[in-house]
Amino acid sequence: MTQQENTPLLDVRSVTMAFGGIVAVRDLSFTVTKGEILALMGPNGAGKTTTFNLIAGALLPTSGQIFFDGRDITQTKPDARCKAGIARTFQITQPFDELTVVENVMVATMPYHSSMSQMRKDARRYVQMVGLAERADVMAKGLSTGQRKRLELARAMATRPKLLLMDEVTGGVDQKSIPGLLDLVKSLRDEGQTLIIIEHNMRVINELSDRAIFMNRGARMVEGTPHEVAGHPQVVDLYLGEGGGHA
Ligand SMILES: Nc1ncnc2c1ncn2[C@@H]1O[C@H](COP(=O)(O)OP(=O)(O)OP(=O)(O)O)[C@@H](O)[C@H]1O
Repeated sequence: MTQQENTPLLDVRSVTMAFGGIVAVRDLSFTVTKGEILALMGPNGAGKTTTFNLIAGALLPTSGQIFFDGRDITQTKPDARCKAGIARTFQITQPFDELTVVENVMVATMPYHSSMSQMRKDARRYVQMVGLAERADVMAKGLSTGQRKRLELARAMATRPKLLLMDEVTGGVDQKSIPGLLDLVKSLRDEGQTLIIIEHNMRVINELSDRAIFMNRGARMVEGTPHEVAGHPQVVDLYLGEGGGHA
């Protein structure tokens, strides 16, 4: 392997994020290599969303460093991180409700094209990819939760990210839409997309991820294959303690 192949795409080094007295992320270190799918797991308040905010640049860490593609991005602004190749989806989707599905995706394709027609053509390709072709010209506010999740994925993908952060892609989605969303993420994986997913659903984690990190109280508690993590006594204890509802 060359030096470049050895370099992780993302390298989070001893990152801590404190909000006053609350330490949301505590001395967290992990790496993600190109093409890998990492799942972040953990009970409510474990620090998963804060970790996404730190990677995407919505928050600057109290201490520690974050490297992306070999560059120190610890102090880099969110839009520059997006340009560098980091995109994210949110647990609660945030499309522009008064724009159509295609127009929402066009916003993300803007940096790549000089004409509206090119933007529209490119956006339609992503809309089709996520299975929303029939809803392409509908206002975003008319979409179901599952369709909004698909739109959000299309918008994130259209920025052509090197790293895609996906917050609970199946969360709040009706049961019958879940297989389609999983297939979509699997097709991204098959194309070599590097992903970090926040997920509670163990079935989804097993099907999608190569590796999982279980966080608790801001720190990494267990790391391993999804199978190893799910079977770890501390993880079993915590989930059973929560009523086992997420497993
Ligand atoms: N802006 C903030 N100000 C103060 N405290 C915060 C802030 N953001 C997060 N926290 C706290 O940090 C801790 C970690 O929260 P975080 O949202 O990262 O957890 P999570 O693992 O994503 O939880 P969930 O599964 O419920 O989304 C929680 O105690 C939360 O209340």
